[in-house]
Amino acid sequence: MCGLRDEASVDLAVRLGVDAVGFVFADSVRRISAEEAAPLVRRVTGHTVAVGVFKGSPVPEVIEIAAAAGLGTVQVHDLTSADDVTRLREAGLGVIRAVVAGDTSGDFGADRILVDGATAGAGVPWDWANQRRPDGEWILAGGLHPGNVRAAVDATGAWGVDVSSGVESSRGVKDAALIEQFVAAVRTGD
Ligand SMILES: O=C(O)c1ccccc1NCC(=O)[C@H](O)[C@H](O)COP(=O)(O)O
Repeated sequence: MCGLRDEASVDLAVRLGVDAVGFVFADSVRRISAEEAAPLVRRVTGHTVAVGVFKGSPVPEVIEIAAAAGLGTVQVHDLTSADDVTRLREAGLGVIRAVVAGDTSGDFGADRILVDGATAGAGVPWDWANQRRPDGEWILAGGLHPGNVRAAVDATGAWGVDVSSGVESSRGVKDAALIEQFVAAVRTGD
């Protein structure tokens, strides 16, 4: 679950046992600073992992912000090489490589690959059923919401899902009821 910026949403996601919550450090309506993220990251406990989300930051800046916010995992939308992944790993970070649907360049050795729509965080789905998808365990993102997530998983066989816009009442504002509905929809049929 991506783009969290308030305590109540973080606490709810943790209580519901979502696998990961994302804090956006890229240019976005959801952007927060490392200083704002740090106390939220400290609320992430148990099974849930806190993830820093980056686009447009050079690798040293990703490492610096992750350290300042207390993050152990990063999701990066513009990694250009396996060498970038190695540098992040050497800094002790778990790495999710985010790619746009149709990109066949692979995971660059990252821990996971996330396949997103053309514009991250825009709430626009891609052609899940017909577009080429990665092998192995991958994460589906882009335009998911409580009403389509189960069908999307069934159509693609995705290992995991990520959502931002689909659990918001208005752009950048998370909605508790939608978060609960999304998690329930994902778990239906598990
Ligand atoms: O959420 C953003 O605004 C964002 C901006 C720049 C880079 C990444 C961003 N979000 C990354 C995510 O993982 C989103 O959850 C993913 O793109 C899906 O978003 P949505 O289609 O809104 O569910």
